[in-house]
Amino acid sequence: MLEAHDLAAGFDGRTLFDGVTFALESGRIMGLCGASGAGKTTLGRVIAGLHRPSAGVVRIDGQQPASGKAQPVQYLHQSPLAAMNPRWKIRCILAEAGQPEAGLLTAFGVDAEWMGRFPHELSGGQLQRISILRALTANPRYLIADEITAPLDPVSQARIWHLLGQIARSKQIGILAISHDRALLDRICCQGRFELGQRGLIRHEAAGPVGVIDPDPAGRSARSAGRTAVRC
Ligand SMILES: Nc1ncnc2c1ncn2[C@@H]1O[C@H](COP(=O)(O)OP(=O)(O)OP(=O)(O)O)[C@@H](O)[C@H]1O
Repeated sequence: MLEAHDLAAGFDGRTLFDGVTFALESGRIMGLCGASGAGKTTLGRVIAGLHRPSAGVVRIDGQQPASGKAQPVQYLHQSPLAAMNPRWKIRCILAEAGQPEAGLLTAFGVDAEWMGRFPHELSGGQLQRISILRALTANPRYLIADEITAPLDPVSQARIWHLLGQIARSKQIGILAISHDRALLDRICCQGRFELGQRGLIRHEAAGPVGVIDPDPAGRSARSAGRTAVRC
């Protein structure tokens, strides 16, 4: 179980959000939406240990992830090109995380010929599949998928989310899916979705197909109106 407790973060003395509390179970997909600039990416980066929160804590199975060890939460960037060394060929980029499972290479439709190409020589969808493959090769417990299919056509989008749903279940990986697209989140998120509002409050919305919302998983009252946690 990944638990975020009372997280707050911002930049240059400005708080983007506070009191962010939620729980994400292994093998489930939970959605995060919100207006542009609300802090969704920042929250995703906090959870992945890439940005220090100004308050609150992230725990996995009750423990704070140790720095310097293999990160149990992998962050997937909207633009995979921005997260890859443009001078490295795909072979080297994948090798950074280890040897990808043959089954995953097949499932993601990775062509052996791509290995000798540079990142800019793949399409957006192909490159996102490489990015996901690299993240999965690091054996994460959780993935933060930040608008990962936003620039893709509906077929590529459906293909990636279908695969991620299968992988989440088979490998028991929890996924936080960040998107502006509420319809997409409703289709893919078995653990419901929540919204990061402009004033930093979280409010729960309709759960996904199999989600059940518990407004207070920690067994205590939300600290203020409109601040609500979501859990399956
Ligand atoms: N490194 C940084 N330094 C200063 N401000 C930053 C930094 N990173 C992000 N911000 C600001 O924080 C705010 C929230 O950014 P963030 O990317 O988290 O929002 P978002 O909800 O993901 O937005 P979008 O939906 O447009 O991607 C924005 O106003 C952004 O300009």
